[in-house]
Amino acid sequence: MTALDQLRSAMRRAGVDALWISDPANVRAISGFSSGKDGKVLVTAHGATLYTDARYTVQASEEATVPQFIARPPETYVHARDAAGGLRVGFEADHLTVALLDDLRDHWPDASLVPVRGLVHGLRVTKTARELDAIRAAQRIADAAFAQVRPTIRPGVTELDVALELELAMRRAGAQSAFEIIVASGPNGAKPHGVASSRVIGDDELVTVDMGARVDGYHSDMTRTVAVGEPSAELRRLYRAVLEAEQAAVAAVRPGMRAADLDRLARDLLTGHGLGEYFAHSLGHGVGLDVHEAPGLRATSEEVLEPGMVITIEPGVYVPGVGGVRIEDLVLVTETGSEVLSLAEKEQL
Ligand SMILES: CSCC[C@H](N)C(=O)N1CCC[C@H]1C(=O)N[C@@H](C)C(=O)O
Repeated sequence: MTALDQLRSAMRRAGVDALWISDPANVRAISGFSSGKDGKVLVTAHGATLYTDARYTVQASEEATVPQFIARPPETYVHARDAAGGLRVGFEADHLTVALLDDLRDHWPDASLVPVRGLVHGLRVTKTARELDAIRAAQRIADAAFAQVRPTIRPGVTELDVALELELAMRRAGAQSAFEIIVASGPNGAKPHGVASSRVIGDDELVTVDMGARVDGYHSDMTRTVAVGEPSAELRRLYRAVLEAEQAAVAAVRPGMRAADLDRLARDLLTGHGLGEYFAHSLGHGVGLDVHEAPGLRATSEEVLEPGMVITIEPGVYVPGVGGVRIEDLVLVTETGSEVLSLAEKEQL
């Protein structure tokens, strides 16, 4: 069954006759068009059209697997009215802005617009062989960049120096950076999303590096915390506790496992070390066309792991004024358990 066939089944279950796709990663997933932020797709029971503008005429004709209509709004909406008129048309409630919904209402007065969630995301949650190849390639590039740059992480260099070298290494290898690289040294380690700053890395510190590559639109995501000099006994205690939680959660990954239980396992271990209150985010998330996608590995998640999902396992502790530790692996859920895709070395402290 093609992705479009699967989507149409999901549309029927959701009670809509057509779907207006505006989330860039979903546009790409359904049409193949790689500049999803400048595209929309209308899917009906018998057709699908990619809408984009004249900057992309050639690119869209090369990439898209569905017919294209090249125009800008409002011409786009006028064209789509022929297919959408009189139908129950789903729109992506977690993406379409209120202003753009108003535009659709104005141009399709006889369509009934229905908010839907997760229809395309549901198709993206397990990866095809082709998608896995791209994610593996992205992770290989990130692993190699980390191995190349790790020796340069030492006192006197700035966080930005490290981030720049990592980005350069990934670009040279043919990938892009998956997101703004996090290099958080010393007390900055207490900021889970602390992007690289001009702070100079000092002696006896921990440095958290969270990085990923993007290949053919697919992301990787990995974190290593490294020691510079001889970090204090307390910092090493934090490190060992996070490593224990990370390794235990990775070892527990298998199909049928509830995402919420995996989060609980890591959280309970950290709580046992008196560090539960410092674990300030979820255990992990799915990775694919978006860095953060389903399944969410958090306490409130209803999701259950399935073969073909690619997830992160990334416990961390963040102690204000002291610093922090995060260790993250990229993990494929297999038929029998899991395969760790991120192979960059971890410190033993
Ligand atoms: C800017 S993309 C960040 C990538 C990173 N590996 C990551 O996913 N992080 C860093 C710390 C927490 C975690 C995150 O953002 N988790 C989200 C899903 C959450 O809401 O917990």
